[in-house]
Amino acid sequence: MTLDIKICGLSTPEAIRTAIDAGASHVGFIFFAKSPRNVTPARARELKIEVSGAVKTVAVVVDASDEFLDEIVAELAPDIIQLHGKETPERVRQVKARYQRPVMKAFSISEASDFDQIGPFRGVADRFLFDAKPPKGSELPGGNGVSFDWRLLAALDRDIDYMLSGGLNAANIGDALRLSNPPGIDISSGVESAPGIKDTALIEEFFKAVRTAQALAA
Ligand SMILES: O=C(O)c1ccccc1N[C@@H]1O[C@H](COP(=O)(O)O)[C@@H](O)[C@H]1O
Repeated sequence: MTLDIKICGLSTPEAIRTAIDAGASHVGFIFFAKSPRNVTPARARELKIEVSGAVKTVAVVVDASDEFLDEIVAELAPDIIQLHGKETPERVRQVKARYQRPVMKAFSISEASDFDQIGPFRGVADRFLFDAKPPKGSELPGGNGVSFDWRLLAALDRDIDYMLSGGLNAANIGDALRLSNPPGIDISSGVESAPGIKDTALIEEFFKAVRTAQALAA
């Protein structure tokens, strides 16, 4: 099985090129004003010029209005829309119908019972993203650099398609892959030198760690 690798919160051409050259399957843009990774729809359109080949673009939004999504879709034309707020199954249905694109719905996980949330979204969302619960006081629902216990994923039905995210980095990705064997992984702050500042050396180091872990598992 091919591992999908999404580098999220990209905001410079250099970081996008590095991520793609290193083997990213997905690149994510954050449209959330409180995030240090926030980009405008117009900026995302400029950055998309760097995206080549089969690499998919992902628009990450948090409880976004139709008006804002209209603008994002008009400018970026993302391949996937990631809903990272408190969107309901009905809202996921609306977004899919209005934009005719796959939706990845994010959930915060800290214990096994948190996976109960996904029930009403099965057959509605195209893919899930499992992230850690934000630390108390954080203004961000994601991008906090914190992990959850990856062993919890072992209990998931095998037909559930998801990306694992939350606090991944070059030092822990080997353990994360070994313990959960996810279909996809998603990383943001783990390849940054400061909040919102992607570090090309850390991106390359992350991919190297992924390839090392994959070789060990083969
Ligand atoms: O990264 C952000 O700032 C962000 C803001 C709002 C919603 C989601 C956001 N990021 C998502 O969270 C995951 C995990 O981030 P990290 O690796 O723990 O830093 C990230 O990959 C984004 O999909």
